[in-house]
Amino acid sequence: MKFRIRLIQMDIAFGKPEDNFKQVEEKIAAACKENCDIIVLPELWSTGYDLTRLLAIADKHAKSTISFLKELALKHQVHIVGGSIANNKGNGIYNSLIVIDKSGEVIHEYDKLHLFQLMDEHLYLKSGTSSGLFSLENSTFASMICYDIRFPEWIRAHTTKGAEAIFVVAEWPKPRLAHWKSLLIARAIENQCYVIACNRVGADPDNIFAGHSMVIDPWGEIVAEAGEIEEILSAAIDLEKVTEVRKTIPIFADRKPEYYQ
Ligand SMILES: O=C(O)CCC(=O)C(=O)O
Repeated sequence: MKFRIRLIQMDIAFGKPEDNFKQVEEKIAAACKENCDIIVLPELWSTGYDLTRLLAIADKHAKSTISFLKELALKHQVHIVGGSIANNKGNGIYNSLIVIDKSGEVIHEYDKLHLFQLMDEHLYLKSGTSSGLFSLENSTFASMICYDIRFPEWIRAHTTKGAEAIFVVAEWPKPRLAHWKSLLIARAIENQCYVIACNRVGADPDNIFAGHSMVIDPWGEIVAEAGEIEEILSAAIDLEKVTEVRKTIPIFADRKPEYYQ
């Protein structure tokens, strides 16, 4: 199965959901000028890390985000890996990734599991309990949010259940750009899967962000990589390549999980 993918590497207006909705609408329209199957947005694209104001600006039960992305998915006939948003579920605010297919259905929701203490996430957000696994056009994918890529066992829990490509949405800071690249490439090689990683650019009051959104193939080769300014990154993936690499070096058959605990 082949997919044409566009990653929306964007700056985010700090704490201004309306401005960000507007720019996402324009950027998705621009990305869809040429045929594409899947759009990917970055982490917390509607609010940024305006954590102290989240109670006021988080989307209640993701309702506005879902109706906004649904409309765009239908209009452009495209699947949307809707980055993540601050989602007020009543019992707390979650960092939720939502996937909407081109018929406008919400097919997946994943709440970030690992909260990043260095950026105070644990003080304002609740940790999720859901799986990142989802199915789209009969293919199996996984969704991850930013810090999650530092937990290889979490990603492995998804590739052992069949994930052939992993979507990573992020607000990864520039001082750790080298970690971003190395971790993404390592996750692709060790899981023999595509890694499709969409980061933001620009700055907020506390951080400068790295950009360098990337698509990496199951052999660990970089298929496409963005720079450090706003960009719509295009890449094509072919899941047949996952099958080939997994046949060449059959790590899933060779695992000895009984010794790993
Ligand atoms: O792990 C890192 O260095 C960055 C993680 C991060 O920025 C996040 O999870 O939002």
